Amino acid sequence: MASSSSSSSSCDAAGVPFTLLGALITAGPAAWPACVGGGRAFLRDYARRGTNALLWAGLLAVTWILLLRVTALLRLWALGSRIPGPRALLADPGLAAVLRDGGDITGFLSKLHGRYGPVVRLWVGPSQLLVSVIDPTLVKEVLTKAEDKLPLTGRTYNLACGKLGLFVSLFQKVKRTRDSLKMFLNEKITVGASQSSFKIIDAVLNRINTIMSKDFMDTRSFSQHMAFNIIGATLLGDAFFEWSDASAYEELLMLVAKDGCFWASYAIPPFWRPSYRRYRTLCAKLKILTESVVRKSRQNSSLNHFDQRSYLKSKGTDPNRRVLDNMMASHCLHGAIGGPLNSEEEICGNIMGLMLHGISASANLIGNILTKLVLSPELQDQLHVEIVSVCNESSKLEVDDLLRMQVLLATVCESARLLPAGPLLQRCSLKHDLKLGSGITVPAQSILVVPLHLVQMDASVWGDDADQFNPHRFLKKDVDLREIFGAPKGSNRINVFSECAKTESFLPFGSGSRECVGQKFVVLAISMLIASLLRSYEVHPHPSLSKEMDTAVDSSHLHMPNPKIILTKRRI
Ligand code: HEM
Repeated sequence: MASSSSSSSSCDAAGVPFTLLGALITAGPAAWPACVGGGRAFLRDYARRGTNALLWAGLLAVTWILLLRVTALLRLWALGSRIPGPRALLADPGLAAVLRDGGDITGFLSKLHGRYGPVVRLWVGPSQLLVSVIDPTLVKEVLTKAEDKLPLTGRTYNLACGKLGLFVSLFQKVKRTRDSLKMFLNEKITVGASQSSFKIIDAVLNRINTIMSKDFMDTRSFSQHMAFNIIGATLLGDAFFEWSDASAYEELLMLVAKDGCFWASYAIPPFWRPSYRRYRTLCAKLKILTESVVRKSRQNSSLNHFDQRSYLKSKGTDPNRRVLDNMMASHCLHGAIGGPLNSEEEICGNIMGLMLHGISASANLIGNILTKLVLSPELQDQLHVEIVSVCNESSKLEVDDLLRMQVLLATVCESARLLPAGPLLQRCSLKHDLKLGSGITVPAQSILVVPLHLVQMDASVWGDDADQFNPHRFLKKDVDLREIFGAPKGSNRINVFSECAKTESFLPFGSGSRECVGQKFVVLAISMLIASLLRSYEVHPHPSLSKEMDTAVDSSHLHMPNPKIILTKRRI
């Protein structure tokens, strides 16, 4: 541009082409006025003009993006400030302190709800809003309307498992696999189906004898081992029990589960840090082991192919409906979640994701129940009487028997109510604002949380004994556990109470669009485990624990996260 302006005034610029195309269709530099300086000078001038144009386009694009961002931010601040909550704008100092020190988030939110009401907003940062909800009706609305999970959840699972069609942020991406998995798990608990005797539990209990050779066990590792075997055998079939690498796999899974969320919280993976690279190596090993057991289980299930076809024929099912066939008859999960659209990588990812989630959540629940049994010999006796009265000495436990063990089912539900697997249910609506019936609009991308302890121990819903362990609240006239767990398998939600507030306040497995797919299955599987265990063993506290319990005034209130226990065989 500058060079053209310095050209002599006598130069006839009109004879010089302006664009590259113009230069190509003229007769060439020979035909241009001499003052232009030939083809090279033209190209230099042309490049300068092109660069200027690109810089202007870039500047306009960046300005446009910044304008969009600023508008979105102003909108977020405007909508956010209409929701009740503390004044802090950049980041709430109280919340920052709780998050930094790993403090009591429930206690912190409880104080805020006491002050601002059932919906409270907090600023996590200048562009990140957290909204906590405790009112049962609003909780139901939020969990139904907000279909997405936080991007951090998706990143955590992706980092550990690679590509997968469950647990990722966007609901659209998980919908299909959720539906298939639901049918697969429901088939496992159908009364009268070929798999209903939970032979998995027999195999798991056989392992207890090996474990019993030790003097005592700590509840956490015992529960984790039981959960690992139940979930592993359910997802992978009999191949799981013949698998020589199972112990190594269990250890690896727990290591990967421990650090996943921490590493996923980095916006850019810190690949320069040796500890991160070590974590990635563990994930890669886990993936290789998963691939090997999936192959093994696939070989086993193709051996069972003949049985499956005759089973389907006897049910009058069209053998060409591939996905459904597999779900109904397969003994291992890849048949259900491995439809023609799923890649091998995604099937392994789904299995790893289910193992990570299912094992840690189930181990937590099994551990809580065992702790209660240790602390309350009366409850243990009551359950033993019920188990023995339902099944005669020689019979194998069936799902139908379990449905008659109302106190046992109530004990599992009450343990899940009092000690949920995590303190918060989390959701977000990534693309759309969420308009709640109460007139509140939660802007898109806000973090929505439901503090489980506050909701599940709300005295106005559960009564004055809301924070006490009382399985009998599930044995009221308006609750029929047999009907709930034995109901036709359209939905797998455990709708325990006829009273709306209680139904919406019983959320150990979440609710709405992203509720737990494994809830009915896992309550029955854990009930089966506890029934089989108590039928043959008594659970005692380790002597060191007995001393602690003797000195406590009321043992049912003791906080014992991981008591040592001893199992002694019952005399028949
Ligand atoms: C005691 C054991 C378990 C507990 C306490 C538990 C709890 C939960 C919770 C709280 C959620 C989130 C719900 C929400 O946001 O509304 C969830 C989701 C889920 N759970 Fe479980 N769960 C357990 C066992 C299992 C098992 C055994 C399986 C399957 C084998 C399973 C499969 C799933 C799936 C697929 C999801 C939803 C994932 C998604 O939508 O992306 N869970 N679970």
